[in-house]
Amino acid sequence: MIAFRTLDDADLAHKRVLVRVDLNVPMESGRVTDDTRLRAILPTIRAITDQGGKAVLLSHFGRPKGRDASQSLAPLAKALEAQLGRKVSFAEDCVGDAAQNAVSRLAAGEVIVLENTRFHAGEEKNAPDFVDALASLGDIYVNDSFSTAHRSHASTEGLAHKLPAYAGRSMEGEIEALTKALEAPARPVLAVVGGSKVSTKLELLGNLVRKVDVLVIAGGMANTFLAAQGKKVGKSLCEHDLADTARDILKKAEAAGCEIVLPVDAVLASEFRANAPHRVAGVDDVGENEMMLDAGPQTVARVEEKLDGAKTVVWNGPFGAFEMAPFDAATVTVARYVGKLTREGRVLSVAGGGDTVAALNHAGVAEDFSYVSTAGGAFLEWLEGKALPGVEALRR
Ligand SMILES: Nc1ncnc2c1ncn2[C@@H]1O[C@H](COP(=O)(O)OP(=O)(O)O)[C@@H](O)[C@H]1O
Ligand SMILES: O=C(OP(=O)(O)O)[C@H](O)COP(=O)(O)O
Repeated sequence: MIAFRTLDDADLAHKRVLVRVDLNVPMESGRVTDDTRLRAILPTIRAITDQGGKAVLLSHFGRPKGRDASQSLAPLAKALEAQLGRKVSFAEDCVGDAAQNAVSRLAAGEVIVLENTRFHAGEEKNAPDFVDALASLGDIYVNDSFSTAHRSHASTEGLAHKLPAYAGRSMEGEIEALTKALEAPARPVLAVVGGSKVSTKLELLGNLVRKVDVLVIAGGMANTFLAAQGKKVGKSLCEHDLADTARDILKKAEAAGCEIVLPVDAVLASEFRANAPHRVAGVDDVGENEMMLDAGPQTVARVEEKLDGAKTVVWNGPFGAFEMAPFDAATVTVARYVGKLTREGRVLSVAGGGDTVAALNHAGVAEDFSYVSTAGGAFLEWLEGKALPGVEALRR
């Protein structure tokens, strides 16, 4: 039983409902390339507008340092309008006069997106004055963003202590589905952790190795481990400062009996662009100017062999820069393999993360997975057994 209030407990009519959503979706040249997170929040927005509430949507986008027009939520308000099939207005700030005026003009049943919360330093600091400024725009608070529940920010955590707080439909659904799928997973459990958010996801691997039997470290994440083992990684995405943390994780894995699988080969290029000239080489043979932009075929074969022995597969973070051909090959091949194992009833598979879901859709296999979560980092922290601040703050 989930111990928090949901929309079913809220009186929404004529209320200004501050809703934390996750509009941090994959985009290219101003266009949304994967709309999974937009579709996920439609039931909550409709529940509010159907009951005559005013939906005031809060979200971050990217990791801006201050106001940055390239990380505006304005295009997302348009994209959401198309999904929702009704007008979605936009305010050029999430606090202050621009926000106050725009919210005060809203009629019952209307929807507005406020500008990127991370344009203000108070968001990530969870600063009390910024929380108060946001809270003044709403009568009640709904958190419908499981994918940011691991962040203790003003819009994800602080507001829940200021206003009557409720879980949105997507938040409820995510926790229920993940609990059902992974509360008592069939073993062996294999986790794949890849992608590019190395600094924010690396540390949690130390706990994850106690929960899973095999950990495949992939994508940009793997490069930090390879460098920590003394390999030359050239210009690859790598957090050299985290070498000690990476070595510590390898030790913890050994102590916990968790098998670590690292890449043995990679697709290398000197330019970060689609169809850049590339070559396949072992991870000991990376040139000074080269980047590992995808896992190589030997690594993929090794991962498939490990997948054959697994009963449960959890996955966050692609194997390579999958947005650019041909560096999508490993991610697509492994995604299709997990999809096939799932269809055949050989594994239960759960994948999550903004870009991971985009990658599964790109591979055409999202439907084949047992469950696809909107969340990446939050999903991994949940799996690690950590209390998520955004969820904890909602508890009755
Ligand atoms: N070897 C690599 N070099 C550079 N970028 C990579 C590499 N592998 C994966 N990526 C990038 O990682 C990003 C996704 O990582 P992340 O944000 O952690 O995943 P998610 O959004 O699913 O949680 C993608 O944009 C992809 O291009
Ligand atoms: O995209 C997100 O997470 P994900 O990359 O783990 O899927 C969330 O919007 C959180 O973003 P953040 O990691 O910048 O706090």
